[in-house]
Amino acid sequence: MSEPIFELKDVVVTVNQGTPEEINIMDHVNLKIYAGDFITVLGSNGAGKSTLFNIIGGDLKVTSGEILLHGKDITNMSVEHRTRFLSRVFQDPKMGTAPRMTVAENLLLSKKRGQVRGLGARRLKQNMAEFEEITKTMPNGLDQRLNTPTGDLSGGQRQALSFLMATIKRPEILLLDEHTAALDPQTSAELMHATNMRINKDQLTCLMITHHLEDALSYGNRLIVLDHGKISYDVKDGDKDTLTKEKLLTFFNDIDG
Ligand SMILES: Nc1ncnc2c1ncn2[C@@H]1O[C@H](COP(=O)(O)OP(=O)(O)OP(=O)(O)O)[C@@H](O)[C@H]1O
Repeated sequence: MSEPIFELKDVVVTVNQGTPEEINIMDHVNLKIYAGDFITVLGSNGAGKSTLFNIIGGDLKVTSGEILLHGKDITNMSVEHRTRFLSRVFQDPKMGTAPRMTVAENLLLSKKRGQVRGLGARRLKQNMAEFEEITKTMPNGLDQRLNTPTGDLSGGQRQALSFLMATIKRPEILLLDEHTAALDPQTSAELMHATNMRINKDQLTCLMITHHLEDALSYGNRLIVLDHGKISYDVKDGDKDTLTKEKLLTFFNDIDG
């Protein structure tokens, strides 16, 4: 079997150390992520889903254990350095975009991330055809809003833009943190469909937190369930294909169906 591109090795995060409230909010977690994995992440409120993403993204320091990228220890790598290989889309439509800049300018900023030069009008024009093409793959008429400041977009358009910004430079790992949860059911379903198309087409490696059992079952090749800071289930490929909602519900008790 090929080597994982990213790995958590016996990772522990302890909070309130030395007090009666001391607890491991990540409790000896081992996780190997392989290129092309699309992992849906389920768990009750407080199970540790955001904690897992904060550890992968570097926002949360681990108390013990190791984090490896292509076998190399990156446990102490900063958030900023991790953005070179990792992108994250949040639930809140206000996060991640610069509100006074237009859709096209935000896309250019993401495309040129890390470069100081080349954000002028000429560069914008040069990239417009690509931006038209990729926004057409998104729902909610985002392709009609390329010159609109992002502060004037609907929540659905803004989430679609955040998704494009996160994927325009093809991250090695994409973290989707309930990115459709704040949207109405139809808009959410449309963005989820577009998300899946893009992940499959570009063969992205992705982890997606969701509270929707149907989405967790329909999308991806792998499903993990978190419980009290541990991975309680890790179901892959053929086993995931045959997993039913009824069976999944037996994995935990208090999640919304
Ligand atoms: N910095 C922190 N200090 C203390 N406790 C924390 C900290 N961060 C998270 N926790 C606790 O760790 C547990 C896991 O929280 P986390 O946010 O990862 O859960 P979650 O699965 O994302 O939940 P939700 O579905 O509600 O978003 C919770 O009990 C939370 O209160």
